[in-house]
Amino acid sequence: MQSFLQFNPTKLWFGKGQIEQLALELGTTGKKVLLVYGGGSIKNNGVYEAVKGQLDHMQAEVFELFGVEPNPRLTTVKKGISLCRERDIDLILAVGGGSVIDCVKAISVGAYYEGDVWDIITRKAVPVRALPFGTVLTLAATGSEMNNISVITHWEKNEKRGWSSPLAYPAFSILDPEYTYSVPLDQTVYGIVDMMSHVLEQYFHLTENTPMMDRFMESVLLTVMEAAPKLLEDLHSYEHRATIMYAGTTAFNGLLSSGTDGGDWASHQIEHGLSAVYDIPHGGGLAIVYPNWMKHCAEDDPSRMKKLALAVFGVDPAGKTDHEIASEGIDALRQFWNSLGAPNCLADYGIDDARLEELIHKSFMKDTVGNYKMMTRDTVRDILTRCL
Ligand SMILES: NC(=O)c1ccc[n+]([C@@H]2O[C@H](COP(=O)([O-])OP(=O)(O)OC[C@H]3O[C@@H](n4cnc5c(N)ncnc54)[C@H](O)[C@@H]3O)[C@@H](O)[C@H]2O)c1
Repeated sequence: MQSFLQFNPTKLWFGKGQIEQLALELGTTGKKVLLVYGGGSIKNNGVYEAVKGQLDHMQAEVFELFGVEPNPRLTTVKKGISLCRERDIDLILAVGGGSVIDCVKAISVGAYYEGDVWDIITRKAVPVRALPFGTVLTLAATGSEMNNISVITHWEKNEKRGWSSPLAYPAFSILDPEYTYSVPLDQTVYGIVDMMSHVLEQYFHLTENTPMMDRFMESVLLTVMEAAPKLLEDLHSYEHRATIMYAGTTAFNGLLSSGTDGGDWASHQIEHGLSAVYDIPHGGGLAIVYPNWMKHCAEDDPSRMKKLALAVFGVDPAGKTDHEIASEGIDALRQFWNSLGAPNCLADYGIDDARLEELIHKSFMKDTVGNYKMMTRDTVRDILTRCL
């Protein structure tokens, strides 16, 4: 195990009716709040009224930025920055899924940055000050509600870039599982794939002697795999929405990578290239890329895939080679995702190899891709070709 600092400043309010804590989090009356949300689902499921009720109770002066895109765009971030400056905003409130939260993170640091906020997103500039922000989560998937990461798309350049900063943790996040009842089946599935992928990215690390972390991760995967099919049978089950919601947060709030090298993350970079070019849902892209990344890596060294196959997928090792055990585990992961309705290959999105070289190029937005296995353009080409 490596030495580590465990630090997460986000205050998490979890459970039914926790929206009442919003007034407490606002602290003083009369604050100027920028309320940020997406396509308007919060206006149909009662979340908007609940949030507005709290803001009105605290006599907040509310300004709105709505229409944040899934895969949020730089242009929307810039609109938010202008609003914060023009209106002298005290606090930003993100109400939505990962896209809205990520957008707010970029607005929060961009509001105090003199230059182009894309400099921060592309890691050319380091933010030194940020507007405080909180979140009301409406979709279980990314963990953005309790981490300091944000992913923003520059649509004109077809670039989707992840960035992070110690300033980008939400001050508070309110998680009411009932707020996720209205998430449609397909988005629920994408969220489940996304949170499982986050665990897997961290599972494939190179650090020795990490039994606590490995079992934490196996536990999150087993819990999600137990709850997910039941949830899909009943999208209004509080019990299963709650389990999945907390799993999504735990999957990517720093806990699982404590003491490890942080894991691999090549599949995420490859997927960011895919959704930057084709604007497909992040979870859908991961369902296609992840098993193919695993198959590719298992050819060199199947040890970690074998461990996963035995601990999580219950593969019977009798009479099998390590490669066979690993391969059965990877097939079981793919089958599990497909059984939920996640896509299997790029053809499911009508994507062929016409822009393959561009996708490879877009995967290398950072200097290095991967850690468990360092990727080259040829290895990414092999993985993407398997995805077709
Ligand atoms: N910051 C991170 O740590 C992190 C991690 C992984 C992915 N991401 C990024 O987050 C984005 C994806 O976020 P996401 O998966 O949370 O999805 P999302 O926020 O893009 O939302 C997906 C869709 O669901 C709708 N929706 C949200 N809540 C709803 C509700 N309660 N009822 C009905 N519809 C609802 C949204 O309007 C949207 O159309 C991608 O850009 C991805 O790259 C960020």
